[in-house]
Amino acid sequence: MTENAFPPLLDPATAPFPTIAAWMNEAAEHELNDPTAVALATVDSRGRPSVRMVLAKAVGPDGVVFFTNLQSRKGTDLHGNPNAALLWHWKSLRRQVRIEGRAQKVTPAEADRYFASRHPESRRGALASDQSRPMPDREAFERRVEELRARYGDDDIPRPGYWSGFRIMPEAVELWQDRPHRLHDRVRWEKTEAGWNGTRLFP
Ligand SMILES: Cc1cc2nc3c(=O)[nH]c(=O)nc-3n(C[C@H](O)[C@H](O)[C@H](O)COP(=O)(O)O)c2cc1C
Ligand SMILES: Cc1ncc(COP(=O)(O)O)c(C=O)c1O
Repeated sequence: MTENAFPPLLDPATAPFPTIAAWMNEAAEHELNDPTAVALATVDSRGRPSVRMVLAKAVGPDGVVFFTNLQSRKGTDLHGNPNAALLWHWKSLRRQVRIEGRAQKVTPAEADRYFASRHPESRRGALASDQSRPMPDREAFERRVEELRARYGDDDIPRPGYWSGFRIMPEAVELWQDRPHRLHDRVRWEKTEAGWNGTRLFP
């Protein structure tokens, strides 16, 4: 029971991101689907929380990046209140990572670059979907995708201005590793001017 699951606790310059990167690599090998999938919690202008999954496209001390429709609930929440919380849970590894921080929109150039890397049908879908607003029927949505297929070649589907990304800038991070009989390892780091300050927490 003495093994330290978090050796980088001792390095305030980089902790806890090397461990997160290693866990992400293990998740990529072990998880059945979408190892980067993360629950994103936001709050609206009345302080009401909501949570949904997104795919993290980058994870590091410089931020956690995901892409979405800015007019969706998460988009309007983050526009009004940039505070966000993220949670990964890898069941196959019995690990949890929590990150809290503030959201910034990615630059148009970054959104363009990522948009261009997506499958053409996913790009058409982003144009066709009024994400999170009522859809009269599935056929209307599919008709829009069909029209876009006729209108644009695969290489010139434009990124709509309402589709972009956010970068959550980490201010607090917690790693949780399962240990037998709920005697888990938990460490929470807070970002300070001197670096990442880690504290062990009771499980
Ligand atoms: C595994 C998984 C990954 C998802 N990734 C994204 C994503 O990266 N971006 C996105 O806009 N929606 C993604 N979704 C859909 C969202 O969970 C959600 O249904 C949608 O974005 C609308 O959320 P909102 O109304 O809270 O904004 C994903 C769903 C799942 C289950
Ligand atoms: C609506 C929506 N947008 C974006 C994504 C992110 O996936 P990708 O950009 O890899 O297609 C997802 C993934 O499920 C999604 O459902």
